[in-house]
Amino acid sequence: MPVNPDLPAAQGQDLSVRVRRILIVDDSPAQTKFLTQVLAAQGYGVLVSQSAEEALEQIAELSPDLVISDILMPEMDGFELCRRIRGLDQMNSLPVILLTYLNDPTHVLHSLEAGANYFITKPYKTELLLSRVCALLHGGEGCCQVRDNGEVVCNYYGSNYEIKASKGHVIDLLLATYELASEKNQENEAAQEDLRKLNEELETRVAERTAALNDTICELRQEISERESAEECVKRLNRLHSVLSETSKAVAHTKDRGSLFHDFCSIAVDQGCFKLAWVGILDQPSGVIAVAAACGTTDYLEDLTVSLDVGASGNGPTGQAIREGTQYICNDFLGDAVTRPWHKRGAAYGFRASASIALKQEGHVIGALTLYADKKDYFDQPQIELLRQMGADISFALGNMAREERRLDVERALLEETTQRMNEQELHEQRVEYLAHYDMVTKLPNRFSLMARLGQALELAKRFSSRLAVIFIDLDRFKNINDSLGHHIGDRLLFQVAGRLQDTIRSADIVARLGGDEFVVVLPLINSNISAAHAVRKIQQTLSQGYTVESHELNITPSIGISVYPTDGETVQELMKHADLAMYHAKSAGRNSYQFFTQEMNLTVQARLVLESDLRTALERDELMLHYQPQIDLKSGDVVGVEALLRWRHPVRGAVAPDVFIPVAEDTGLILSIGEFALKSACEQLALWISQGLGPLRMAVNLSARQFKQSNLPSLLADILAATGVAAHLLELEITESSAMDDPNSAILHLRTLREMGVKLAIDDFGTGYSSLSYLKLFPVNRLKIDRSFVRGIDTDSEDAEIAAATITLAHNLGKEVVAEGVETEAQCRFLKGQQCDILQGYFFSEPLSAAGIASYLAANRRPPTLVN
Ligand SMILES: Nc1nc2c(ncn2[C@@H]2O[C@@H]3COP(=O)(O)O[C@H]4[C@@H](O)[C@H](n5cnc6c(=O)[nH]c(N)nc65)O[C@@H]4COP(=O)(O)O[C@H]3[C@H]2O)c(=O)[nH]1
Repeated sequence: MPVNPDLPAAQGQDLSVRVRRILIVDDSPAQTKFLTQVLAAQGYGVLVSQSAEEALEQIAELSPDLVISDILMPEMDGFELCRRIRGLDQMNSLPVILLTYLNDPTHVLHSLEAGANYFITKPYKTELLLSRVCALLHGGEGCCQVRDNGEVVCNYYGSNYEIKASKGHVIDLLLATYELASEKNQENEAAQEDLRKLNEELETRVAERTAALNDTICELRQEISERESAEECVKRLNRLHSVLSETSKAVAHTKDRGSLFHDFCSIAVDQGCFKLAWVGILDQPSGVIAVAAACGTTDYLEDLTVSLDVGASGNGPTGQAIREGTQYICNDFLGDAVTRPWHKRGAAYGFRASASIALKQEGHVIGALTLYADKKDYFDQPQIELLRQMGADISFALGNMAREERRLDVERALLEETTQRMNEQELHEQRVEYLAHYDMVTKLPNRFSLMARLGQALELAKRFSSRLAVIFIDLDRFKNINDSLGHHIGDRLLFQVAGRLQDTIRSADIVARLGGDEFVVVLPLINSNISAAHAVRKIQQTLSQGYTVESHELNITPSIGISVYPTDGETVQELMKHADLAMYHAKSAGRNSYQFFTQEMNLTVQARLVLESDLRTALERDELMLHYQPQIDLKSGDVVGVEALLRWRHPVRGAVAPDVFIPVAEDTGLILSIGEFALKSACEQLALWISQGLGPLRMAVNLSARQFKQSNLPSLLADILAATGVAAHLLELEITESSAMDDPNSAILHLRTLREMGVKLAIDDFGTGYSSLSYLKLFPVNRLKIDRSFVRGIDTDSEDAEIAAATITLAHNLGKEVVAEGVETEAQCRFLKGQQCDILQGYFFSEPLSAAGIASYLAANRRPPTLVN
C-alpha cells in the first residue's frame, strides 16, 4: 500500500504541508462514493463532479492536483474532458487518469490521443489505482518517464523499468496486449453470460422445485392434519369405549339408580374427558327435567331450565332426546338454533358439541343423559353408535333395578308379615312364660319360679360355703281387708306390699309371692344370722308403714319366719318348711314379729341385737373408756410407751371385753365414732401426763380396718393433734396385719400419708395374717408387733419360738423395731431378750391400767426389777 507523502509523518512536524486534492468525475454515485472513501482514507482531499462540464468549472475554480474521470458520461465523455483540460491555459498539465472497461482496445488509443496520463480498466485493484495516483502526484508525469535519449523509465508498483523499445513498438505491444485482454474479456463476458444464464436456469429450476416442494409440504400437512384428526377420532372413540366398558361394570355392581347415575357421570368426565355429564329425570306431571346426577363443570346447570316443553327450554338436545325417546346429537353447540337459549352460557363453559341419550326404564322414557364436548363436530357416527349402546346398557340396568325393587318390596312385605307373626307368637309365648313364672297380681315371681331360683342360690351357697336365709312373710289379718273392702282392694294392697319388699331388699336377693298374703324373700350369700335379722327388721319396719289404697287408709303388719342354710336345712323343701314353721311361731307369739327356726338362734340373735342397741348408746352414756398397758424397752428397762385399750363398763352386764364389742362395732359401723373417741381420749390423756411431768411417753392406739381406710383420717388426726398439742411422733397407730394386707397397694398409700404427718406406725398381730414379704418391705411402718399367740409358746413350743425369732430378725433386717405383746413370764422375757427384741408388753409387767393406775405405775415402778439384771 503506497503511503501518502502529503500527510504529516508525525506530530510536531510542519502542518502547513498542503493536502493534495483529487477531482473525481463520474455520473455513477456508487462509483463516486467508493472512490471518495478509498482516496479520503489515504488523506487526499476529494472533489466530486457528476459531469464533465461541472468538472471543467471546478478545475477552473479550485485547481485540483489530479483528475480521475470515467470515460462514459452522457453529455461529454472522459476523452473530451481530457482534451478540454489539455486545451486549458493554466491547467493543461493537470494529470488525468481515465477509468474504462476493458472491452474495446480503441479506448486506449482514444485515451492516448486525448492526452490522458493514465487509464485504468475497471474493475481495478485499489492498490494499483493508489500507486498510479501517488506516482502522478509525486513522481512527475505518470508511471513512465521519457528520458532525453528517448528511453522510457517505467515505474510499476514502485520499481523502475528502463524500456529501450521504440514508441511504435510499445504501442503495438500495448494494442496486442489490449486485444488479447479484450478477447479474454469478451470470453470472460461470454462465460459470465453463460454463467448468468445457467444461474437463471438454475434459479428457475430451484423455483420450480421449491414450488413442487411446497405443494408436497401442503399435501403432507393436509395428510398430517387428516391423520391427526383421524387419530383424535380414534382417541375419542377409545375414550368412549372405555366409558362404555366402565359403564358396563357400574351397571353390573351398582344397586340403586342414584349411584348408577352418579357413577356414569363421573366415568364420562374422568374417562371420556367430557366437560360435563348430567342425568336429567323427567317429572311427568310438570314436564320439568330435574338434575339427578352431574359431574364436571356442574355450575353450568345452576338455575338451568330444561323441560319437555316444545318451546325454547324443551327444544335443546335433552328435551328432544326425551321427547323422541332416542338420542339427539348437536355437533355445533354454539351455532345450532336448538341450543340458542344456552349459547352464551355454553360458550362461557367451552362447550362446542353436545349429545343427549334418552334413558328408558322398562320401555318408558324416564330422562336423558347429556354430555358436552369441547370440540365442534365431536360426535361422529361410531361415537353416536357407542352412545346409543351406553344408553341401552343404562336402560337395561334401570329395568333390572326396577324389577329388583319390586321383588324386594314383595320380599319386605313378606318378611314384615312373617316377623309380625313371629313377634305375635313370641309375645304369646312370652306371655305364657310370664304367666308360668310370675304372679299376675304383684308381678313378682310365683312359687314355681321361686323354687327354681332358690335351688340355684342354694347351690351357690353350698359351693362358696356361705349362709343363705329364707324369709317367710305372712300379712297379719289380711283376710279382714279382703272380706271388708273386697278382693280388688286386697289385690291393690298386695301390689303395694310387693313394691315395698322390692325396694327394701338388695338386687341380688329374691322376692316372690307364694299366693294369698304369703311372700318369700331369699338372701343368698349372707355372712351371719345377724345379717338376716337386720334385713328382716328392715322388712318388718317397711311393711308396717301405713298404706293408701283408693282412698282407704290401711295398716298391716307382717309375721316373719326365718330359716338359715346350713343350720336349718340343706334342701329347698326343708328350708321352705322350716321358714314357714318359724313364721307360725312368730304369728302365735303375737304377730308383727319374726322368729328364727331354732330357739338357740333366736336367743343368739336377740342377744346380739341387744348388744348392738346398747353399744349405740354406750358412747352417749359415757360407758366407754380407755385403759393403758405399759410398753418396756428391753435394753434400758424404761417404760417407753403405753397402748390404749378400750373398755366398756355396761350398766347391767358389767365389763364387756373388746373382743366382744369391737366386732359388733365394726359390723354396725359404730367403730368409726368409737375409734374417734379412742384417738381423742388417748391424746388428751397423753397431753395431761406430759403436763404432769410423766412424759415423754409414746401412746399406741389401735385403728380398725374401717378407720384406717376412712379418707378423712389424716384430717381427723391433724385436728386431734392440734387440739391436744401432742407431738405427732409420740402417737403410734397400730393397724392389724390383716387390714394392711386386705388391699396392700392402697394400704401403702394410706400409711405413707400418715407417716408424712410424723406419726409412728406399727403392724399389730403380726404373724396371724399372710403378709407378703415384698409388701412388708414396702409398708412404711416403724414397728412390728409379734402376736401374743406366738409369744405364749416361745418357751414351750419350738415352732412359736422359731416364728418369734424369725420375725425379730426379719424386722431388724427391714430396719423396724419389734414389740412382743402378751409377755407373761420371765422365761418369755429372757428368750425375747436373747433374740434382741426391742420392746415388751404384757401382764408380766402390767395388765392394762386406768389412767390413774398408769400414773402411779410410772411414778413407782419406772424400771421393773426383773429386767435390770
Ligand atoms: N393373754 C394376755 N393378754 C394380754 C396380755 N397383755 C395384754 N393383753 C391383752 O392383749 C390385747 C392387746 O390388744 P390388741 O392385740 O390390740 O387387741 C385388741 C384390739 O384388737 C381390740 N381393741 C382394744 N382397744 C381397741 C381400740 O381402741 N380400737 C380398736 N380398733 N380395737 C381395740 O381389742 C383387742 C382386745 O383388747 P383387750 O381385750 O384389751 O386385750 C388386749 C390386752 O388386754 C398378756 O400378758 N396376756
